Amino acid sequence: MDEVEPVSGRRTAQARLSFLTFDAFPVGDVRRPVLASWVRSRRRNLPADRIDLPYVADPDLDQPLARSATPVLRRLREHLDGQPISVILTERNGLVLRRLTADTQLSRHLDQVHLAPGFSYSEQFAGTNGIGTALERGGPMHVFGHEHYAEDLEDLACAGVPIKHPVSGKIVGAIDLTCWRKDAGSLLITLAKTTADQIRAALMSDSSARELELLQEYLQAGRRSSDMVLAFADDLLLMNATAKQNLDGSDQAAVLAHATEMLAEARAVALVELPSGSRVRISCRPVPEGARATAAVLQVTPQASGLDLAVSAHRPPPRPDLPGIVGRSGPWLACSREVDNAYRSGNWIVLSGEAGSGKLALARAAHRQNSRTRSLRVLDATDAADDFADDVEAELTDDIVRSLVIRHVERLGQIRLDELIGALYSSRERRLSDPPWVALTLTTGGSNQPDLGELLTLFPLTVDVPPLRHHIDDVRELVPFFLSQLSHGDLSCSPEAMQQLLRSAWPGNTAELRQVMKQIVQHRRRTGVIVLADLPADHQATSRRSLSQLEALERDAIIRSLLDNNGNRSDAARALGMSRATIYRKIHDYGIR
Ligand SMILES: Nc1ncnc2c1ncn2[C@@H]1O[C@H](COP(=O)(O)OP(=O)(O)OP(=O)(O)O)[C@@H](O)[C@H]1O
Repeated sequence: MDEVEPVSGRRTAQARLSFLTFDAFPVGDVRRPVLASWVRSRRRNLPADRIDLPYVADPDLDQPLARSATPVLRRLREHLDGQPISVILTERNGLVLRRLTADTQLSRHLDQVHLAPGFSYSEQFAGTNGIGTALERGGPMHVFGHEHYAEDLEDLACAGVPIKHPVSGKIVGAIDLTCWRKDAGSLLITLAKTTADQIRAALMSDSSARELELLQEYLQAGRRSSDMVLAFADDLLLMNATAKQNLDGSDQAAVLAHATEMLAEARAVALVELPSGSRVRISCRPVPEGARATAAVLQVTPQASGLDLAVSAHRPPPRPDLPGIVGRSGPWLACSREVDNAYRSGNWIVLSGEAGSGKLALARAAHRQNSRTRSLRVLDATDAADDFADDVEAELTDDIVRSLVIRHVERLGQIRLDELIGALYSSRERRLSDPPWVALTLTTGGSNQPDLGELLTLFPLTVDVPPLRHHIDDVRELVPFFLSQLSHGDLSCSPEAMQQLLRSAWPGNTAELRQVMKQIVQHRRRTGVIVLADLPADHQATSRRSLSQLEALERDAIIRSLLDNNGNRSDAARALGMSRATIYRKIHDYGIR
């Protein structure tokens, strides 16, 4: 939709005026994403006749995005060679980090409208604009002349594209190209997209190098000491077996919270008491040394007597956070807390993850935890009929409904998706005083991944539900939980069978585990102890050892890189910063086919 050529400037100018004075205007005179953004800007009570933006004096340029993007931006400016186009890099909150302009007249104008380093062009401050609106929608956006909400921007055209981190997939910033309205053309957005891709590639190679350094430091620290050793970066957490055995989810979270503070304050050592009651000494070494690092290697040493930790291993397990949900591993607890917090604060969310990973189960549990008297409804977008949006609206305007889950939104075609957006907007307006909670589930990994850009403007938070192999320890709790559901508590699992279940990769996730338990109960054994021979053949066959969390992450990174590089092993190895020999060995070790 954002690719569509803008309607004539005169008609858009007239429509904007009518919109601001609450008069009617022909709907076709404004592109839909622009209109949606005007509505948001008006709801935020932004002034249309002036620009009033927050300012920070020294935006942080010593951060991965700015470092990786700078050479790309310089090259682009050289290519633009004196043309009146400005290249702008922002953080994910719209704060302008860099602006490169070769034209003095344009530069002067951008200073006047504060499109300069230190100012935030987030939509919540600047109204409809290429940077803020692209970030708000999570996709490319160009905004021409009178489509801007603030009249000071009417002489400009901006093409903004969010930059997604190549590993985490999260938006880390935006690139924007701005020129005079009269010079604008559709190539602007193409160039912005190419630049965003180049920055992404630069982030990838820089972050592979950084992560490799972290991994080396972590392995060295582990070799030197028998203590608990952890390493963390933005989206990465590594820990040795001692840390895994001795720190439960809450203690891990506490250690990481302390370490983040220590990094920020450049403190090397801290003595802290963990939620379990254990007292530990944390020593924190930033990687790379000395810089304003966001990654570090931690060594955690028990204080007082070693008994503290032995005792903590036997204390009662922490209460599961949500009813009907089991699993106490760090990634699972963090995710279920995020869902629960979103419910409590009324934020609509997208639950994104592989098939069967527990997205619906989490949404149901958050509802059960927080609403005892009112209903939860679940609609499935699979084979949505013509009246799907009507069904959504009917549920949302029914007072008894407190929560609605719409499953499998990835299966909606563009038309149904547009109708759904309309239904969500209109029902939200109609229940302003008592808004229901809405969660979408998005199953990743299939071939059909639609552009949900505009839908996501209604859902400020996306929670990534981890695949089971990333919280494999939870199998120990899930198995007895499913067995008690399915066999009424008369069946348990032998240690050998459990070891085997812990070794499986579970491509179908928790749903597959439940299905395997169901098969056993129905066809093998209703009471007694499950032994190896009771497991289905494909879960008996593997002779591989169980993978640690780090190994599972590494295996997934290799698979992703192979897919991204059409199966070419040399390219996949290069993208990961590995040698060819290493990737061949790992492909063999992990049994990747
Ligand atoms: N942590 C958990 N504790 C207990 N049961 C779980 C847990 N996670 C998932 N389940 C169960 O596993 C099964 C699959 O979960 P669910 O239906 O929520 O997956 P999903 O991610 O929504 O799947 P899909 O992507 O196929 O829609 C369900 O029976 C659910 O109750």
